[in-house]
Amino acid sequence: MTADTPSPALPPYMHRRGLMLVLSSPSGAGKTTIARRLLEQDDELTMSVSATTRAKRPGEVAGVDYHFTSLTEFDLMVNQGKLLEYAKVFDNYYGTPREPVEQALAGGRDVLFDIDWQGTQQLKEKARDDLVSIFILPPSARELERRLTSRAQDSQAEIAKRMSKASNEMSHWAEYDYVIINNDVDSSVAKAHAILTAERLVRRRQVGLSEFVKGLQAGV
Ligand SMILES: Nc1ncnc2c1ncn2[C@@H]1O[C@H](COP(=O)(O)OP(=O)(O)OP(=O)(O)O)[C@@H](O)[C@H]1O
Ligand SMILES: Nc1nc2c(ncn2[C@@H]2O[C@H](COP(=O)(O)O)[C@@H](O)[C@H]2O)c(=O)[nH]1
Repeated sequence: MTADTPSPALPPYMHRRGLMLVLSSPSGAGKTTIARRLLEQDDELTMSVSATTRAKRPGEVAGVDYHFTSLTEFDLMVNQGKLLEYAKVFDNYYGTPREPVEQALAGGRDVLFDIDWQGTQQLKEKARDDLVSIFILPPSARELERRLTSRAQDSQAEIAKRMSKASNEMSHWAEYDYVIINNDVDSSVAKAHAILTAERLVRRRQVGLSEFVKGLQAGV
């Protein structure tokens, strides 16, 4: 085949099983920043938009950053089984709506989650084979506090609360498949994307490989 001959398309029975890519970290380490950049770079990745009872921050958009709900609405979602996982984090409830995730995965798309360790444990129990988890660490405690402060979206009391919970959150780092120390954003995004690329190539995620190889063997 010459350089300008197009490669033959793969057979239609070959497709990829979607995966669930989870980012967790202490608040302020950089999950949202990394998630946004990954979504910009990768068309096959869809963000799971969580429901939360927390108040909207300045600049946040309902339905994009979160589905902002009352406690009553959140309880209803829980009771109707509409959440794949949920947890209380910093005195508010957060949860993952089930339907959009199931639809995306069924369509062969990958889903990105920005959730805490409690949610990750619940997803792991339900779908271990489809889950890839990354824990993001800040380069130092001082830098974590600086990031929370410079984000300028939470009160001093809220920042103090998040700093006081950071140690407990970080104690779960070893439950994750991968760890990235988020010093430089570009480098962290590149690392997260490399993980995603490699995990997509895991054998069990490539449906139809056996038939494909049989076809190759028959043709040689
Ligand atoms: N590598 C980095 N270097 C410097 N600043 C960063 C880096 N990564 C993120 N930031 C900044 O740190 C602040 C917190 O980041 P971000 O909101 O992404 O954290 P988060 O982990 O999603 O927090 P939360 O759990 O509270 O949602 C933001 O102002 C962001 O721009
Ligand atoms: N278990 C879940 N945790 C979630 C979900 N959505 C967000 N989060 C986590 O909450 C904290 C605080 O978020 P913030 O936006 O108020 O700063 C952070 O650790 C998120 O990862 C969810 O659906 N389930």
